[in-house]
Amino acid sequence: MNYRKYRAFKPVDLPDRQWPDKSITKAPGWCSVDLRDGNQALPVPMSVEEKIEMFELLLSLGFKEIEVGFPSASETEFEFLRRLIDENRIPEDVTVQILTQARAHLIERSFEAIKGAKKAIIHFYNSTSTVQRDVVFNKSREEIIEIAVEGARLIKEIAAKHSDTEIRYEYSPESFTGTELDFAKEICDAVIEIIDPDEENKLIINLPATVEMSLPNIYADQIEWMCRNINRREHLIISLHTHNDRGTGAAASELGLLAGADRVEGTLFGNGERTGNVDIITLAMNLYSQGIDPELDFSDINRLIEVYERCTKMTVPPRHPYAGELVYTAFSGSHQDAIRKGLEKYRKSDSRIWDLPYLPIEPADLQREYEAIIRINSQSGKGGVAFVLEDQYGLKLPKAMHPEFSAIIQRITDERGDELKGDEIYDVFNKEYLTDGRRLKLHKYKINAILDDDEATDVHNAVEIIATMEEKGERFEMTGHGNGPIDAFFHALIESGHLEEGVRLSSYSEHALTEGADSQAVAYIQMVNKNGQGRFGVGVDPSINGASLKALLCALDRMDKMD
Ligand SMILES: CC(=O)SCCNC(=O)CCNC(=O)[C@H](O)C(C)(C)COP(=O)(O)OP(=O)(O)OC[C@H]1O[C@@H](n2cnc3c(N)ncnc32)[C@H](O)[C@@H]1OP(=O)(O)O
Ligand SMILES: CC(C)C(=O)C(=O)O
Repeated sequence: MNYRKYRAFKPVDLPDRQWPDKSITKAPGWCSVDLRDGNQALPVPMSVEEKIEMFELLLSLGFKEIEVGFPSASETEFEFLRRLIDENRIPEDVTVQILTQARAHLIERSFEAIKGAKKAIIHFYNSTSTVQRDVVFNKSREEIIEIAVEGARLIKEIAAKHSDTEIRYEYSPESFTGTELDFAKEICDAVIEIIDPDEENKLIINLPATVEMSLPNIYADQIEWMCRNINRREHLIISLHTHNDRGTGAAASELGLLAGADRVEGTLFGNGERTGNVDIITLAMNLYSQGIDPELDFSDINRLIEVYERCTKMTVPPRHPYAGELVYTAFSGSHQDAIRKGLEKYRKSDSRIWDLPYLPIEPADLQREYEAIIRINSQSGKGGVAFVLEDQYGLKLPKAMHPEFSAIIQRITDERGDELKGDEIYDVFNKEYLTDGRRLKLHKYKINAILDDDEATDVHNAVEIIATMEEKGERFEMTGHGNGPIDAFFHALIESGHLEEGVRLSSYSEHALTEGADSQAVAYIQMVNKNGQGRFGVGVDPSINGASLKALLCALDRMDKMD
């Protein structure tokens, strides 16, 4: 790879730069360029109907400025804008923006396209970079300024004949990032002089990273330099329009805002030329995650993805910030453990401040369900498996049981090399702990309370259990006493010779599985043999006693099968 043919971008001489000490405290003005920059980069540009659907989508997200196209470029673009106007589809508080080169016939056609619109931004541009001046235009600086000035004059002149439309202007020195700053200022100042903006009618000066050529801090320096040096800054709206050639379009826009810009142009999911425009969802959600109102609403992200993918025929990658299918999902054990603990704490806490490990925002804010957060494969740990069972099936496995069940799951995921879905995990749990087929079966049981003052027996504050059991097809009855039903059952098993010596009950927990009259209880019991090896058993039954006895038999069975 011949890196020697490339040159490093020259830094900006701005030793007293201010932007590194600034913070973003409010949303910028947003302008969607999905229907223009996004559309012009599609292999199959959107049809009029698709553009209408995208326009409606953008409105529903809250965009107040939407660049609807380059109406002088094609019939589709022209017809689309005419439909928006003629069918009264543009809300009062929304301004449509159109793009045109600073060329007379294109400007004239653009004005035909906006006829009848209540408000419009006429966005005109010409390329100003050293390379474009040299390669594309073969013109001097003065001649390039002349293109912009001529365009501005013509636009103002024609606009004067469109008194029905409230017109604002936007000028872009296209390829700004490759333009010498003094020349960018000179050409913008020349346009400013013609447009003559004031406090009420500000001119939008858009400073595009048409091609992202440098580190984002250099773009920030360029923006700060322009904000400090351009004429009549107070009558301007400084706008950013970044592309993502180096993969730092979002960073460049954010640093550009620190550097003094007021407005951002971008697209949904960063659609646009080459590597795309800056992704407005990322920028807005970055603000949101800092507790700043983004003034755009992405809460219905799944519908947004559906409409976007259908209209543009592009796909949203699974790792796309905030929106991708996998961005709230943890497969790895330590992440799952931290998320599970974080969620548990958050749900119990009175604080509504979101501060969870690995989840910068609450997935539910974008309608992402918790069940998708923790997914299980061979990289997952015990906490994740327990989370899935609790979250999807209400089974709160005791902590001491997590390693045992997770080892069973891990064996399967290792063998399969694939992900195990929630229902598959539950099937394994069911087969392992809840399916009948035990050595010892419980048919029925009776529990008798033994009163304190019962002189006839030697057992006080206790219960007696009489259970009908079955082993290898043979039924038998056993009786036992204890300080509770489980203890009594345990003793009945010992006394009837069904429990090996030295085995003890090591832990017990239970909870209701469902609520209401037909609720079920679940019990978890751990038994440990004389060598200290233990197994859990689980039982589910309408009664808590029934669940416990089943859990005990399940543990016993699993102890028998222990290798
Ligand atoms: C960075 C951006 O995304 S800018 C927006 C880009 N979007 C588009 O181009 C999509 C729509 N564009 C189009 O459909 C066409 O390019 C049109 C209709 C605008 C123009 O079409 P045409 O005039 O047929 O062809 P083309 O685009 O090749 O024009 C090139 C000519 O325009 C000149 N030109 C390019 N940009 C500008 C400008 N902003 N102002 C004045 N002249 C310009 C070029 O120097 C070239 O001139 P030449 O023919 O004398 O060498
Ligand atoms: C027209 C301009 C703003 C543009 O799309 C770009 O420079 O990328």
